[in-house]
Amino acid sequence: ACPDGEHEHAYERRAEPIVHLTPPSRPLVWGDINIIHTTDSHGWLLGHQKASFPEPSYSGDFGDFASFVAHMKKIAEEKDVDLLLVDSGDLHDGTGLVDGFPPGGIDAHDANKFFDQLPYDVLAIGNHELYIYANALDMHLNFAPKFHGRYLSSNVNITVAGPGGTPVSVPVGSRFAKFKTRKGRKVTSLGVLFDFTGNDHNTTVQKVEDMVNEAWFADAIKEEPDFFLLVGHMPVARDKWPLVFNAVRAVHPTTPILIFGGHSHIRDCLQFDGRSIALESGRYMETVGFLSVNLDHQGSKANLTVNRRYLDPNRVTYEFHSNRRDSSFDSPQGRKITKGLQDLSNRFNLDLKFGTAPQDYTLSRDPFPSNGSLLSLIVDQVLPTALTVNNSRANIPNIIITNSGGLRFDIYAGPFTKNDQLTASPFTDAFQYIPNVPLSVAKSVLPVLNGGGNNGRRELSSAEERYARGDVDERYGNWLAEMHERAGPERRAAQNLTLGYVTQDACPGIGDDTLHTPLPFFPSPGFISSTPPTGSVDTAIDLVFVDFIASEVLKVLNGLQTTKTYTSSDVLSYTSILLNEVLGVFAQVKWN
Ligand SMILES: Nc1ccn([C@@H]2O[C@H](COP(=O)(O)O)[C@@H](O)[C@H]2O)c(=O)n1
Repeated sequence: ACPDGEHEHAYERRAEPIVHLTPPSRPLVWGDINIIHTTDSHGWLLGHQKASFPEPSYSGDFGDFASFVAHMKKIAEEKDVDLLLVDSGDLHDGTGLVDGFPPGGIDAHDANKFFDQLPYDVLAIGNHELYIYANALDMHLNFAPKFHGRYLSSNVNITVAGPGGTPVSVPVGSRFAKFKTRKGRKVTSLGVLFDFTGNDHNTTVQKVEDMVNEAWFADAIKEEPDFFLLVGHMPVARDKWPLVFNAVRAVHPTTPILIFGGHSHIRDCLQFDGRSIALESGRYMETVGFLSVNLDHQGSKANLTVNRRYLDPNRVTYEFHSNRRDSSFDSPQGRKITKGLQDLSNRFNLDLKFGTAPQDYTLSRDPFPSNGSLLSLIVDQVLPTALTVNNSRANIPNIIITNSGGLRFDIYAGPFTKNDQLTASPFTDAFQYIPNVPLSVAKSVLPVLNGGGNNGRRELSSAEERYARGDVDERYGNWLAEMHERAGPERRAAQNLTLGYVTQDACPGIGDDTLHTPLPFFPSPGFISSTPPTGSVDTAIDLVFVDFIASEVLKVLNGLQTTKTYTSSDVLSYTSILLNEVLGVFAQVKWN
């Protein structure tokens, strides 16, 4: 195995990798009902392509995944059991395949076409489908119809022009689906989104507690199926699945309920009762979930036999579980998808090189602040360089603030391409500023945003508000921290395992399919800023920030002082360079 942190530049992705990948620890346990689960894929359909671990463990692309699903379908037929495929949303925002479209295009429109080439049984909408109206509309008009009623948005509507141009609010996809499996089992399915509040105008997210009181909901769950398949973009723990679960249980005390969640980017599993199971399968195509259940007779009160597994999506995993060799693994459809993805990457010019990154920069494997921290690189070097290019305000002292959640993935040493830029920073967030803010006030904004400062009021941006706007960094970070602490430096050194996720969840047995040693973890604040300039307390400076956090910045400013009431009319555009461009600009200047 490649030692932790060591680079193996000879790594080749398509054939049997030169880097040795640890095979799965044991065969899958099949049941009567088997379900393969993807969630929070965020455009990672080309697989992870870097040579340092853990990346090679996630190197399978969507074509490889399609071949795997095809072989698993065949095995299911041979075993005469059901195999379903489900997805819990967040197809947008995260790689060049979705965000690297040329001007005039729509985010994820082209990459999403690969989803309908796989036999998905049910898909649910995610919050990232809703930040921009045009993306939600594309899902409504072009994506949902491909799935013939199985793209579910139980509590999410979009407003479109109805008859005569009158605006009407309609589900983005369908509210629920009822269908039969290959073996003739009756399924009732929902697709639920957590109580998201960061959605664009003309989209609506109904609170989960209101959804379960709708007449359509009561009608949809009335008839008893063989099992309920609840798919949704909502973490399986510490969110509102119990409301949906209890509403179904109130009508059907013993019917099996299978839940597939997402959003918090973690591997997780729990059981609300002995005849149900809830699985969450990570993020970024770093995990493919597998769940099997043995069904008993209607009305049985016995605990169900359930098995769950978190697979590392790579060809070694896929070949192991589908009993194939490298030479017999690729299906024609799989090859076609891989080729289509590479063509799309070429069309979007994703290999365009901006420079050469001198070292790795990580989001949580290095302390913040530090030389290896991507967040430090951004605030100390990237933003001060990129935002002042051709900017008439370059000579005016400033403080630049951004939310850490705008940065999404590590940078690895070596060629830094358009795709790397968009994986690290996918959002088209604009930079704005408020001029003439007294230095003493501007300096206090960051600590208050991070919940540490005392502005004489309740914390302005509570953890709940941030969570409702989609922020799950804290949950994902806590998960990484917990596995990091559990391992400890000695145990990590003693194990000759590659870096990866080491999951401890609330379901029976071990969930991880391949054994790893946990990634090091260092926490970081929710908001970060450039180093404040020196000067007297009343030095007038530019307070620069990304538009995604503008309303929070205004609230904080107004809590910090009473001399002026700041409103959106004080907020001006700072530069035409967007957040998803700053790394490319910086790399061209400094990494060439
Ligand atoms: N324009 C945007 C949109 C989102 N963010 C960040 O993403 C977080 C939500 O992403 P999940 O995958 O966790 O749903 C959100 O809280 C922001 O941190 C952004 O920065 N700009």
